[in-house]
Amino acid sequence: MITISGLTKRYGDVIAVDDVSFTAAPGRVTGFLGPNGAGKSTTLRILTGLGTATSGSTTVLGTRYADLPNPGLEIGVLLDASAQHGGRTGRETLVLAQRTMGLPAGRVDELLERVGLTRAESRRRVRDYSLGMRQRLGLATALLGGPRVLVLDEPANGLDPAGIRWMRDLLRSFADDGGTVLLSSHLLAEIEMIADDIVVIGSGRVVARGTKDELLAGAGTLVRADDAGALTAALASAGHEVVPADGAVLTDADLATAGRVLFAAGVAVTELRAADGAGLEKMFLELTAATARDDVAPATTGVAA
Ligand SMILES: Nc1ncnc2c1ncn2[C@@H]1O[C@H](COP(=O)(O)OP(=O)(O)OP(=O)(O)O)[C@@H](O)[C@H]1O
Repeated sequence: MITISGLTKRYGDVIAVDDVSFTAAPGRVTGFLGPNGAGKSTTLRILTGLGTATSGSTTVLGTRYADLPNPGLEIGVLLDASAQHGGRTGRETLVLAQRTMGLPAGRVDELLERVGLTRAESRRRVRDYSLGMRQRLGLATALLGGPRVLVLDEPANGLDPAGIRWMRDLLRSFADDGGTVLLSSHLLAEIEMIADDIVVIGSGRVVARGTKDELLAGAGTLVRADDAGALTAALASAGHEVVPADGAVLTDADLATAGRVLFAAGVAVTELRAADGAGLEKMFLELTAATARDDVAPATTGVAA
């Protein structure tokens, strides 16, 4: 279990993280989704003891990271795969981590196999690794201590589609064994593929959170009418979010609500259907772009994990 409570981080006048609260539950893969600069890395760095909060708190398995006696045994962390020492081989990297954690020898080969690095690859220097290989090595290091919690910042970066599928399967089995996974990404498609629960952050604030199914279902409704102005006005005045989409509009109202609102407003509708995955993508982009402009209030949909 990971808990983030009222977390705020300021850098001078910049509020990188603004009163962020959510939990990542055991047995679930929680995706932390937001555009560049949204505050994901800052949150994960504070969670893993690499930064300090201005206010609020974070815990791993109920304990502050700084108070964990041997953190690598509780929480596996991969924040920046390219930060690994280039002069060491992959194997040396793992052996060093194993010694630092005081683990018995023998786990290294097991982990290399688990992340799909061959013996020959493990003997090459990390500076000669592709980004995808570095991600695999970083994941091996994170898993070495047998932690029950994994925190990964953009772990799919550099992985090809087969690599992303491989990682999804690895994280799935980790969570199915009761582990907690929190991973960040700025790509909705990636999060959609891997996560059970999703927390969306924009401009330092949580703008949506819930299970993936809820958020997909909550992707809303696509509506088209000859009088697009009347359509938009009717939905907006009923308190619904309205986003233009190729001549139609996407709204966060569900199908029945949108139909009722538009019927009551006397708007002749020419198309009314549940928004598909592309709609969610569009809504994510609009939502985060709008948040970046600071002209919308943060909204919470779905349930807290
Ligand atoms: N050390 C720092 N000093 C000043 N501002 C910072 C610092 N670190 C981060 N920021 C700012 O805080 C905000 C959040 O940055 P953060 O790296 O957490 O975002 P992110 O969601 O991880 O983005 P990305 O997807 O690009 O990694 C940004 O506006 C960033 O410029």
